[in-house]
Amino acid sequence: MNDTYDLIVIGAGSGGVAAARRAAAHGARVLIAEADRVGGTCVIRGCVPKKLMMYAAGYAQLLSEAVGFGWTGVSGRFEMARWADAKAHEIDRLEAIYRRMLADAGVELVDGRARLSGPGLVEVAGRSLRAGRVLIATGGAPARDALPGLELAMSSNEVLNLREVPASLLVIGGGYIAVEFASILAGLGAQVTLAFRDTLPLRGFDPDLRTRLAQALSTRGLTLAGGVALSELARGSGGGFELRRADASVLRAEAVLNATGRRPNTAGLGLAEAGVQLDARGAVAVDQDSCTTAPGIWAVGDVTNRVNLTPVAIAEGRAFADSEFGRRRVRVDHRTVASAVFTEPPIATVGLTEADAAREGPVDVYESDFRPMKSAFAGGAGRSYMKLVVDGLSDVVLGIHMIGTDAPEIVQSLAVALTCRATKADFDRTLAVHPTAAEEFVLMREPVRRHGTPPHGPTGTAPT
Ligand SMILES: Cc1cc2nc3c(=O)[nH]c(=O)nc-3n(C[C@H](O)[C@H](O)[C@H](O)COP(=O)(O)OP(=O)(O)OC[C@H]3O[C@@H](n4cnc5c(N)ncnc54)[C@H](O)[C@@H]3O)c2cc1C
Ligand SMILES: NC(=O)c1ccc[n+]([C@@H]2O[C@H](COP(=O)([O-])OP(=O)(O)OC[C@H]3O[C@@H](n4cnc5c(N)ncnc54)[C@H](O)[C@@H]3O)[C@@H](O)[C@H]2O)c1
Repeated sequence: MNDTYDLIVIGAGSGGVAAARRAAAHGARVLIAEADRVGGTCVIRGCVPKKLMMYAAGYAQLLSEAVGFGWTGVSGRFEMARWADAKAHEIDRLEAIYRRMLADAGVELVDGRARLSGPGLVEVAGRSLRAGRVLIATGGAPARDALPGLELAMSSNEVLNLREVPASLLVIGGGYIAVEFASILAGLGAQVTLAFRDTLPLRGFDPDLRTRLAQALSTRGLTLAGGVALSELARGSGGGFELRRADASVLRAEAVLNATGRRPNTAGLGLAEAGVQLDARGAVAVDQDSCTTAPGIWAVGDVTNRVNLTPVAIAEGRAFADSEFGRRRVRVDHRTVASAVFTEPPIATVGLTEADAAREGPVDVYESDFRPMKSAFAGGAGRSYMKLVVDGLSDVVLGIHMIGTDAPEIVQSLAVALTCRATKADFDRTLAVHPTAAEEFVLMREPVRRHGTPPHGPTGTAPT
């Protein structure tokens, strides 16, 4: 067997698979090594099973709303083991598709843990391979070192394999994974406590979204235990777990989820010996073209800890492959990446927050806060909130933020407008689709706030 390749990719997750297929499409001879299941975090233990669990949880609200719409006899009991079996079947199906896509692209797949053994040299499954280029796409894994005792807790990996809903769940952390699973497990019937250090969950998101999410989760019956540093997790004397906090308070639950962040998978890869340096946070250090500090070695996705999202890993993988094998230099713009948080209600956002935009120059802010027709009719408390952050000088829309039903779907579409540098005037001359929630984004007439003053002074009204 000829063990020399144009490209060896280590890790068959979102970034690695995208890079391997694109490089092969450009005619490269490509091998990809995977230590676990093909598809990586997103498909096997991340976005996909999480979203399937979110859909399951969403039926609780739909069933209760149905009553408000005149349905009778609507009831049910969630059997998590049935969901778990169906989810396992779906993940098997998706993994098989990923394997087939690699084979169809002509990429050789090796099941095994790979390591670098010298410049352009990779060892995997007892083979010593040589490559013109090596791509590290090994992703990340749950961090367990934020406080003592976290090794006792489940991570997102184990939560996604639960076969029963715990009666009570303590979620440690206030980021994406913490709020999503807190929201989902509460929807499935668990009594959820969310313990985090900051005063609000989701640091980095627009404060108007963070406040409304906290309110909505509290209204749904979750306990938000924020604003206190966390000291230690321990087993409770009568079973379950105890989370001790810096103010000497103790939070208790039957089950506990550690959602205190993720760490890049860099151990055992032979990186130091190969001259690949890590940054201060333990991620593979790369430049804008995903080049590491070692010639001939690139890295993409979560292992580089830039923006840890699937579409970003895919874009970085394809940009690398196009640049190195397609003779077309492509770079990923990490500044305006859209993202969603799949809570109930969900959040979605693209572009600058109001505060970040205001630091750069004059800004007009438009808002809409309303009870959506569906939830209002059914007697629900749900509200939707939308915000446009607009450049006070050029009228270009800089940020789009929403919390409310369908926010991820709505903001995905509007992200195209933001990418095209649409102005507020473009939004204003777009006719509404009625009746929808999304139409509010083209019906905001007057700014609710202005930051800074444009050179000619405030105009008073928004362009029509
Ligand atoms: C619970 C959860 C929910 C998420 N939800 C979303 C979401 O809704 N939307 C979103 O955009 N992002 C989401 N993410 C983030 C997303 O999953 C990651 O950003 C994405 O998977 C990163 O892709 P990657 O290719 O960098 O790494 P990964 O997908 O993690 O792939 C890395 C692969 O490398 C393999 N590997 C590691 N070391 C070796 C080795 N030495 N040899 C061979 N193989 C190796 C691993 O087994 C793995 O398969 C979520 C993450 C989690 C944990
Ligand atoms: N919907 C999505 O797109 C989605 C969903 C899940 C994950 N992700 C990606 O995965 C990444 C990882 O998610 P995550 O939630 O694990 O990480 P995160 O960085 O978003 O959140 C980690 C949380 O843990 C807290 N924390 C850390 N150390 C702590 C300590 N000592 N005491 C108390 N709290 C502590 C942080 O304050 C933060 O709230 C995300 O940043 C995101 O990029 C995306």
